[in-house]
Amino acid sequence: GPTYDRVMSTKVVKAGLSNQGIPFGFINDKNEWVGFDVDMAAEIAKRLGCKLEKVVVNNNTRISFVQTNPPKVDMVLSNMTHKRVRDEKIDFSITYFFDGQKFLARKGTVKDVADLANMKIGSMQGTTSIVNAKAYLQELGNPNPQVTGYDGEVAMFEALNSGRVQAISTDSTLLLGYAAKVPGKYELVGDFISDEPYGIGLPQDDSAWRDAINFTLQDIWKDGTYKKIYDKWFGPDSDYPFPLTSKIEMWP
Ligand SMILES: NC(=O)CC[C@H](N)C(=O)O
Repeated sequence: GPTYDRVMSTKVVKAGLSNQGIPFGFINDKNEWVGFDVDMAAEIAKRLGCKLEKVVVNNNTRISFVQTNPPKVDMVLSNMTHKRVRDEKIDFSITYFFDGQKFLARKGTVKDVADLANMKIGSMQGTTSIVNAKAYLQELGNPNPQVTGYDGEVAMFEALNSGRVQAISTDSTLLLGYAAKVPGKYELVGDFISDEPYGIGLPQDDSAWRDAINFTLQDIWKDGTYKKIYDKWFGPDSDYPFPLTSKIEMWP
């Protein structure tokens, strides 16, 4: 298809990446754009023999940037869950990361998960978190839960920090990434409320391109590179105190 042909002839691959998803794509203290998704994108580009061009996407643009004709980016790695509704608009690679959603609150403020039902909750527009959090709080017994959808991770975390909401919900890794900025202040509450398998977003109907990405992901997995990148961001020596949330054994 056209994306495969263009990437292979120009030797440039454009990747849509988040700049506020800690630790997937974010700006670190040294003002560098880093993260698990950034490393994965760089590794894929290298193996395709291409130069990587990084483009910022947010939760509201990450799908449209691969949907336009021609696409603004050739692949999107932005902690994006592979959902059927999204797959109607774009294609996805095989799953390259597994997470699930939880709630994050100030330490000691949620004694019982049921307390969440009547709290002000923050989530994000353009993500699965807004839908999942509402559904979960309804299950807990509040037919009209107060869930606000913020513009992105920074705005959502700021709402929690300033006390405008009492808890926030999204993928557990993102919650822990932000919580790590203020050690000891916040904690995850309750169990996973959803499954969030991440896929790389790709332009629709370009099977040569999708195959190239899928086989490259398998190669990255098979030779141990995936484990190295994974450990750098999520392992015991990383800057983030992650419990193993990702089902790293997902591929044989
Ligand atoms: N920032 C996010 O999008 C996290 C939520 C979830 N992974 C999603 O794709 O919607």
